[in-house]
Amino acid sequence: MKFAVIQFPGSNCDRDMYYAAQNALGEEAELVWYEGSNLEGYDAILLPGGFSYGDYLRSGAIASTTDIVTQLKDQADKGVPILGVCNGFQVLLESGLLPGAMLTNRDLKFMCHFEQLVVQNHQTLFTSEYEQNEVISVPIAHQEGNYFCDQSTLTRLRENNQIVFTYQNNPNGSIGDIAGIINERGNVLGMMPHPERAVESRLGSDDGLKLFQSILVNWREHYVAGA
Ligand SMILES: NC(=O)CC[C@H](N)C(=O)O
Repeated sequence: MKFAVIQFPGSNCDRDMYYAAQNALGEEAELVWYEGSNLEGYDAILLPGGFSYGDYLRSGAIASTTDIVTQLKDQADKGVPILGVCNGFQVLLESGLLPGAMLTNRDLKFMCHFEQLVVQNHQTLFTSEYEQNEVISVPIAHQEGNYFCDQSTLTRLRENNQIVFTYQNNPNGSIGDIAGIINERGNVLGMMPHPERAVESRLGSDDGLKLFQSILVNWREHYVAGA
């Protein structure tokens, strides 16, 4: 399996994401600079955390206007698995690949600590290795992590089972305690917590590894089996 890890100016979790795929999961990963690159031929695409374009305008806003995100939309339409973590999630929201928006944290402070998450939907290609309602420990590190959407969108997210992770103790004011959502097709996941920073117990938790393992298991089932 070959992962693309997209790098924007200001990304700072690209190496963590690369390590998670290449070293912790043991699959092939490539760092893909946002300019002059082609996203064809990758089996999954990872949008890492960080401060793309310095978070100017809004976190993820400027990155969402780049050509690589136009290509990302094409790959999403083809059903390629796409994971956006923290700044990556913000890019997915700003690009319209996921519904809703990020507001500044309720307490107006950057927060960086482990949070307990509840796996609300273990029937996705990103969460099939987890148990339903499993509680996992994954770090957060953000200023604009307060997920917001209007009531009709929230209703739709709930009805479609698109809420994948919630916070057990909501740290930032996110509506519905939402920590991660998936698109209706089920191939684009955005989440504020950092699973790539929890792939080995020496990091404080290895609960994030099962997310990458889920992507691999589903790729093997749906792509290799169908070859
Ligand atoms: N760790 C991150 O990706 C941070 C995202 C964004 N810069 C924020 O502070 O909200």
